[in-house]
Amino acid sequence: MLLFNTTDSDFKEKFSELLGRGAMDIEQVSEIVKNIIKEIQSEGNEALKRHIAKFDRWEVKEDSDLMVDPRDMKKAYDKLSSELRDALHLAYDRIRNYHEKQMPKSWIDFDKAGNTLGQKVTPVDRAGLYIPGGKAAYPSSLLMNAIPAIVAGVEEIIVTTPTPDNEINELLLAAAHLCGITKMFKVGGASAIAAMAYGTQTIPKVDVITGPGNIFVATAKKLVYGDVNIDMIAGPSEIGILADNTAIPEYLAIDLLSQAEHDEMASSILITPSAELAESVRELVYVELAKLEREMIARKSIEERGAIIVTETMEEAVELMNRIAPEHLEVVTANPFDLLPHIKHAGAIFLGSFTPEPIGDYMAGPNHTLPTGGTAKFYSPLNVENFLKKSSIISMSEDGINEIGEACALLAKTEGLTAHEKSVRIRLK
Ligand SMILES: NC(=O)c1ccc[n+]([C@@H]2O[C@H](COP(=O)([O-])OP(=O)(O)OC[C@H]3O[C@@H](n4cnc5c(N)ncnc54)[C@H](O)[C@@H]3O)[C@@H](O)[C@H]2O)c1
Ligand SMILES: N[C@H](CO)Cc1c[nH]c[nH+]1
Ligand SMILES: [Zn+2]
Repeated sequence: MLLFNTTDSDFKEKFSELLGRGAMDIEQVSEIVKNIIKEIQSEGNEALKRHIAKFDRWEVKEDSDLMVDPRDMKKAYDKLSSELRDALHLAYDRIRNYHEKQMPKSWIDFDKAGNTLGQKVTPVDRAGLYIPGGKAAYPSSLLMNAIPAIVAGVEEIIVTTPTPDNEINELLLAAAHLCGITKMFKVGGASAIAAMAYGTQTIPKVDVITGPGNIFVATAKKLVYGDVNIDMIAGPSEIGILADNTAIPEYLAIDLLSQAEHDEMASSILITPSAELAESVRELVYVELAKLEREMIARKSIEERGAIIVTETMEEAVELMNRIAPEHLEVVTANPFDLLPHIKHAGAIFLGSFTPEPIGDYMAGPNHTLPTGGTAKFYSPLNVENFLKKSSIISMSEDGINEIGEACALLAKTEGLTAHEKSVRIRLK
């Protein structure tokens, strides 16, 4: 794990290398992903079957093998232990409550001239949720993607998820049942994204694709954007931590590892003005690493993408973190809320020593599908608006058009659009 200081003579180079990593990776996988998308577009299910055999190691004999039987979802739900069922319901309820607060309303205004102006909010007809499943299954991501779509009122929700060795996770099936999902397809990676973007014989084309995934998934979403809407680029997980010397190093070490264990390409960065804290966290990261079930993945991620930066001041630390714009940002300082006004870019901000990032992954309520690779500078967390669009409502009265019609016709005339001008003028008294 890299540990460096902002006063090092080569700090600028080291920091820009850290920032550039995600972008370089996306460049490299683009070619592979472009080919996968082309094959799905031209061959549909036949290409899907080849990709599943290659990446998920099982043979799709018939098109119907691609579909999960909803009865298996119910069976899995019925078999849950009461503890697990309660945990799933607690997460569902908390996520639902949070997302219900996000629902924008349609509105209509009437003015004195009798004009009506407004905005009508409508859900998309069909949403496609990508639920990752290559290295681990993500029932929590199913809740995080399905619930905002349900709250938004989407009529048809489809799910794609990879099933390595044709094995499907029981909790994922149970979560799907809880969310009322009936259309789930066993395909992952760029193939799943292309299938939902363009449609195949079995998988319907959708209006919006949401959901997180590895670099192949994130790159595919970027490439199909425009032919279909997407939520954001939600790629390999990231954690940034801003901490001062009041932080407990054991907490920070395990929090850094919480994201490293997702993916070899995950990134974990601590920035602190305390050199002492930096040293102890680095030591503890290696101690904890050796105890993890997914040690190999986490070790690669920490060694290749983990970093601890020691700054002169906390202001400098915040400034560097804003440049990184991490997916998750923990602020573990004496008064974390004091720093909040200075934090500009992060997918989700976790404040205080009792707010570990994983509480947001499963239970807190806000969405865990978040922008990565610096895209938190312009993307927001997944939310109900990703499943909605707005139409403007305009109705002019006769008095209303007479009041503003001349000005409108003048602008149209000046643009040289005489049919526009006449369309308005013809209605004026
Ligand atoms: N940003 C977020 O909001 C968020 C949330 C949850 C998870 N995640 C991330 O989701 C990811 C899950 O990754 P995963 O791999 O476990 O599952 P995944 O479902 O994202 O990817 C598995 C699929 O990747 C494809 N693939 C694998 N190797 C390939 C190759 N060499 N060439 C082409 N395609 C290939 C295959 O189709 C495979 O089915 C992790 O990176 C995790 O950090 C991000
Ligand atoms: N931390 C992930 C988002 O980067 C979400 C997740 C799901 N399960 C565990 N973690
Ligand atoms: Zn996580």
